Amino acid sequence: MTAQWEAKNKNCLITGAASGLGAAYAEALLKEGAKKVAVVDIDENTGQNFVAKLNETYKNAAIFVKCDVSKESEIENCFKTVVKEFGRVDVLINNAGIMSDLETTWRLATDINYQGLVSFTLKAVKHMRKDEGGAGGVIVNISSTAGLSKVNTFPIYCGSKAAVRYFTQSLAMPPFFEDTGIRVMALCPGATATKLVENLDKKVVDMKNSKMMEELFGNVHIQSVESTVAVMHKMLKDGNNGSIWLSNKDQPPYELTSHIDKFFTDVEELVSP
Ligand SMILES: NC(=O)C1=CN([C@@H]2O[C@H](COP(=O)(O)OP(=O)(O)OC[C@H]3O[C@@H](n4cnc5c(N)ncnc54)[C@H](O)[C@@H]3O)[C@@H](O)[C@H]2O)C=CC1
Ligand SMILES: CCCCCC(=O)/C=C/[C@H]1C=CC(=O)[C@@H]1CCCCCCC(=O)O
Repeated sequence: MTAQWEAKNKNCLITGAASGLGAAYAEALLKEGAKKVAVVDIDENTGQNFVAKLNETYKNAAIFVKCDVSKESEIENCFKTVVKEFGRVDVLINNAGIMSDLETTWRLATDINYQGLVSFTLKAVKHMRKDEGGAGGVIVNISSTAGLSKVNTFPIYCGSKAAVRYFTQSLAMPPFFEDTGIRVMALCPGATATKLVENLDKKVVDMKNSKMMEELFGNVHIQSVESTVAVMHKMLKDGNNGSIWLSNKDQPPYELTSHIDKFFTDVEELVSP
């Protein structure tokens, strides 16, 4: 069903793609033959420079669209712009995300990590769905190992990433793929070497206790960006609708779907009406 998927000739939209993991997904897709990539980000300067660099190698294949994914009106304009420029969007990677569990920023962080992702997903589903004249497609939502674990110092980030995973699996339930021809999947990276993992002590709830901070962040394996790009490549190529993938500690792609489905089966027995 999905074995033939390839990046060649695909039009892609990636949020938070001016830098970090999003930029690496953009470059990898172009390298694999994607036709167009829309680099969507709040950071115009970095985004424009990155797109100029991409276009030196991949002639006019990249465009930059400024968008704050916490703002509905900007998402609407952005999606319309990309559809107008490309004609069709085949791949959406909902990657924009921040970790900021502070009293003053948690609401914004939740808007970026979850609400913005939901909004882009709904627009892409409407655009891509085969039963309403679309061409089908792939949507990858970026969760985290934080969406699979309990961490008391960044509970809001964990909650937003778990919400991404639940949203993705719920949306994907049959007959979603049969109706739409869209695969919607989630990727859960562990700590990866980007700006996001810098100064983590300033992004979490209460790290006054330096011993606790040392215990939490002291011996963490920070994996390479390339390891996560490899998992993205694998799931785009072979991942089934509704599948959940782990990219952790520089290990090869690992599919988590059966583990999570087991949890669902156990709990659903208790909660079913
Ligand atoms: N680096 C890590 O250890 C992990 C990262 N992730 C997730 O991967 C995704 C990418 O993270 P990184 O590349 O590591 O982060 P990063 O901080 O290096 O890059 C994030 C990008 O998102 C953009 N961005 C921030 N707020 C935005 C907004 N309101 N609207 C549009 N763009 C915005 C930034 O300008 C930046 O280009 C995030 O969703 C993050 O939660 C998940 C697990 C681990
Ligand atoms: C227990 C906290 C370890 C913190 C590790 C770190 O450096 C931060 C990584 C996070 C930054 C963005 C993410 O999405 C990463 C998720 C870390 C989740 C940690 C889950 C730990 C566990 O397996 O219990």
